[in-house]
Amino acid sequence: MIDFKNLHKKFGKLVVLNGLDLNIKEGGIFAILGPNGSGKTTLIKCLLGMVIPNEGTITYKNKSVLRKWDYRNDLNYLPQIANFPPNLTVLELIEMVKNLRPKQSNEQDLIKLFGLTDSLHKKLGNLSGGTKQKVNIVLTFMFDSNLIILDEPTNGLDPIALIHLKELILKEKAKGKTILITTHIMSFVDEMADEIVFILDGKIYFKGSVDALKTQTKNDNLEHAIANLIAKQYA
Ligand SMILES: Nc1ncnc2c1ncn2[C@@H]1O[C@H](COP(=O)(O)OP(=O)(O)OP(=O)(O)O)[C@@H](O)[C@H]1O
Repeated sequence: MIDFKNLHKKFGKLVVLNGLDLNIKEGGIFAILGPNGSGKTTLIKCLLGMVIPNEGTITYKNKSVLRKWDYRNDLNYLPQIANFPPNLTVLELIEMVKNLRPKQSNEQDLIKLFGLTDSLHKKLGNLSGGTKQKVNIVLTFMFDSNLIILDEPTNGLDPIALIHLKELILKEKAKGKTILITTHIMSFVDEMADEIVFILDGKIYFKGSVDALKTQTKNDNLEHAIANLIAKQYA
């Protein structure tokens, strides 16, 4: 479904992606992991067309995405840091996004699910971090798309919201959607991911199931299995 080939991205002298190859098949939950600054967000932004790679190709459903925009109608994206206009209310933002996207939206159930009814008329600049993240989630899931990209979706969420988020993701997976998630929360990965994609030194260092990683590293604890993977590389 998504194919990255020989992807290179530098920011000045900093090499972030260095000939990265990755194929993501349709359907399931893929956790994009790697140390801070390893290029997870950069990879996602290349797929979104928000960062242009120096070299390499990216195809989505067998069509190149580079400098094309149509494919974006088929995806929902939750950014790591949502820079919402502080003077708009939650409702005004939802209405604005609905006006911008020519797609059927289903925000009412999500607003209820995340307990946002009482916050609809509050200005975004006055919301707590966790409440902003709930708004971010509503904006992401209110459209029906085949590809869902979540950059650190659990940021600031309380346990109840986290349970709702997990249920939401699993519901989308059950519909056959493809879900890419970056996170540093290993318990979340252990519980949710069908496959781990681990980025190190600008390349894919490991791709496989959570169980395969645990077997390969001979470690049943995912946090330790990942640490073991990195330690081996730098040994
Ligand atoms: N627009 C940019 N200009 C310059 N450097 C950038 C830019 N975007 C990212 N970088 C750098 O590229 C590297 C990779 O950043 P990226 O955000 O992709 O990492 P990440 O794996 O998502 O990190 P984290 O786990 O901390 O979120 C970092 O060193 C970052 O500072």
